[in-house]
Amino acid sequence: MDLKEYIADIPDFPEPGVLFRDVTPLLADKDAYKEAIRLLVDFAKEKDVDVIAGPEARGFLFGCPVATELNCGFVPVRKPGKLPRKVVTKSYDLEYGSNEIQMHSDSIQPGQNVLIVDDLLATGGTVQATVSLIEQMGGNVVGIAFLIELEALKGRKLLTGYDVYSVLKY
Ligand SMILES: O=P(O)(O)OC[C@H]1O[C@H](OP(=O)(O)OP(=O)(O)O)[C@H](O)[C@@H]1O
Ligand SMILES: Nc1ncnc2[nH]cnc12
Repeated sequence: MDLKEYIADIPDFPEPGVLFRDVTPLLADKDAYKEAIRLLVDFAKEKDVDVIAGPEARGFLFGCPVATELNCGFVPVRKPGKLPRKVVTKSYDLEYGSNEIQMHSDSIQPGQNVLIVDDLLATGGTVQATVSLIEQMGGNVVGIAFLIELEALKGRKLLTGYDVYSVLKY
């Protein structure tokens, strides 16, 4: 099955010059969604994963099903002001704008093996910030998996030394 048929291309969203890769048609199709999760799980099951971390919001849509398939937990990486307890915070740049992400400061235990799952790798800023928070808490990043990689934006360059997998490359 060609999963690219389930990604909608939206020019100039959310701002002029950005070609937005919309995963909502894939999520809406039970077979395409299942196949996407199966491919992410195939990568993940080769790792000794204790917990999956996924950035808000679209990272939840792919990270949580992979976590239940792997029989491990899920830790949310959230936009500022959403988590109720003590947090660790990191700033990062996006293809459009900049932001901060937060994790609960006790969400990763020292020595835990963490797999990061997100829908899309663009500049790499979100995932680089996520790696930084996980390592600050003493976690080992054993892999990073995306549904989509936008190769022209060279996000992989920020992730040198990590095992990075993407299902679909553009
Ligand atoms: O590689 P980068 O340049 O960091 O970009 C990729 C990130 O951008 C998008 O999230 P966004 O912050 O738009 O949030 P959303 O999932 O809540 O829509 C996407 O889901 C990735 O997390
Ligand atoms: N081009 C893009 N399409 C969808 N999500 C994105 N996040 C960052 N860049 C994106």
